[in-house]
Amino acid sequence: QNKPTIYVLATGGTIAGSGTSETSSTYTAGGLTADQLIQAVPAIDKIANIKSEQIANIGSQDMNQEIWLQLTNRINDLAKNPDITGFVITHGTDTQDETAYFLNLTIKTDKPVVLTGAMRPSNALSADGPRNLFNAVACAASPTSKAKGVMIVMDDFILGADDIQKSHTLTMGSFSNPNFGPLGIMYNEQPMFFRQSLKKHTTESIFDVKNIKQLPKVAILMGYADADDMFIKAALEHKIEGIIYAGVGNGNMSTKVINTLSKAVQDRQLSVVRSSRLPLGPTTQWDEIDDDKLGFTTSWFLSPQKARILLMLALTKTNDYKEIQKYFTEY
Ligand SMILES: NC(=O)C[C@H](N)C(=O)O
Repeated sequence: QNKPTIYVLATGGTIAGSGTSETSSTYTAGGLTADQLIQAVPAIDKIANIKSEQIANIGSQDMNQEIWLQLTNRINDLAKNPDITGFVITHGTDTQDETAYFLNLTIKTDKPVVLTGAMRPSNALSADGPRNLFNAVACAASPTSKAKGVMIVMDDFILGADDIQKSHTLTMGSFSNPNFGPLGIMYNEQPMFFRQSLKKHTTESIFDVKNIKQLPKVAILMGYADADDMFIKAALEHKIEGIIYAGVGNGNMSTKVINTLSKAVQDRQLSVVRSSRLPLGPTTQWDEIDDDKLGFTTSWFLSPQKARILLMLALTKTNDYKEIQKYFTEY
C-alpha cells in the first residue's frame, strides 16, 4: 500500500521492560523485542509500514559509544534507501538525552529520526510505551518532520535534541525542553510544529564518525561547596583528554579546582569546559572566571552530559579552545 515505511531500531529500556506485576514498581528494563513492541500497537498498521531491527536490549544506564556509533552508521546507511521515510529508535529514558544529541550531531540525513521510550514498563497498568511508540512513528512518517534535527517524542510532545532533559526520576511527563520549550505536539496522528532550533545538526554538522572506532576520553566532574581537586587528579591519571566541570551557579569553581584545572590545561593541553549543575540557563563566558586567561570553554545551554558529547566530537577535530568554544555556540 501507499503508506510510508518507518524503520524502527530497538535498543531496550523500560518501554521494553516487564514488571513483577501490573501495579508493582519493581521491574527490569529491556527484554521485549522490536517485533513485540510493534505488535502491541496494531494502530501503527494504519499509518505506516514497519521494518525493524534489534540493535541492543539493555537498560539505557548501560548505553555506550559502541552502540552510538552503530546507530549512526546504520541510519546513515539506511537513509540512502529511497523507500525509507524515517526512523524511530526505542530507547531507555535515563540516557535518551545523550543518544539523541549524539545522533543529532552525527547523522547525515534530513529524514526524520525520532527517539521514544516509556516511564512505565510494558505490562504496567496504563503503560505509556504504546502511545509513545505510535506517536513516534506518526511523527517520523510526516513530511513536516524533515530537517528538524533528531527529535524525542514523549507524552504527546515533540522535543528537540539540543535542549532535551529528563527531569523526574519516576513519573511520566519527565521530558521537556526546559530552556526553549517543545518543538510541537502530536495531535490527531500528526505532528504540529511551533518552533525550530537554529543550532547546527545532522546535514549541517561537520562531525563525521564513519571511521571512528573510539571517541576521545572525556569525564564529567561536579562542583559543590568546599570542592576538592582529588577527583580531577584521579581523572588526569587516566589519560583523559577533556573534563566537563558541572560547576556551581554559572559554571563557577572553587579556587583549588580552578588552579588544578588551569595547570592541566598548560601542562598537558587538557580541554576544560565549564558547565553547570543547575538545570536551567546558560553557562556564559567571562562572568566571574577569565576563560581566555585560563584557556577554558563554556557550554552555554548544553547540560554537562551533552557538553561531554560535543567535546568528544570536537576533540576529533581540534584541541584549540577557541575553536572548541565556537562549536559550543554553533551546536
Ligand atoms: N524509564 C526508563 O527507560 C529507565 C531505564 N532505566 C532505562 O533507561 O532504560
